[in-house]
Amino acid sequence: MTLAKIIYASMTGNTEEISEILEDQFSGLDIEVERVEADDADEAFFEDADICVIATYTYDEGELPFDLEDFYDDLPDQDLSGKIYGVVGSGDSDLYPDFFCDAADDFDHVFSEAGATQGHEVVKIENDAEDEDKVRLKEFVEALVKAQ
Ligand SMILES: Cc1cc2nc3c(=O)[nH]c(=O)nc-3n(C[C@H](O)[C@H](O)[C@H](O)COP(=O)(O)O)c2cc1C
Repeated sequence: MTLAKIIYASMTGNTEEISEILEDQFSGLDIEVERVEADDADEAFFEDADICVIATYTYDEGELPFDLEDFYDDLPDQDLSGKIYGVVGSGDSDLYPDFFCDAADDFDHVFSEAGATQGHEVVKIENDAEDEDKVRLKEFVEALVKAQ
């Protein structure tokens, strides 16, 4: 059975909610799914996953969340070949137009360095997910499942 694993970082709850939506959508497609907060993910977390997902906000003008920094640093040294990955970002393009969802783009780059295959382009969400974002997230999840 396909296993999707999701790591999320969230300070004020937007990205946590996005990760819950993703979890529900994978489950709705009968995909086994495991979702953990960044602090609970060790560097081997994705080892047994078929689909790897990071959901992250961006902080401090383009910076990664503090609790994802170690995972990010370790990711290029991992061998994720044969796995499908996708990244979802939450950010604020009004306040941070030059750094919108930069942390999500950063993860997109290191996933490919680890040899994983992108199942869908990065999905960027303005703060919390609205109904139209849920549609985009559904397309994202379906593409990741199909890409296997
Ligand atoms: C101090 C601060 C810095 C931020 N910097 C950025 C940024 O550089 N780029 C961006 O897209 N969003 C930035 N944001 C917006 C957050 O990423 C956005 O509100 C996000 O939804 C927060 O996610 P969370 O609720 O999961 O913590 C910043 C927010 C704060 C409070």
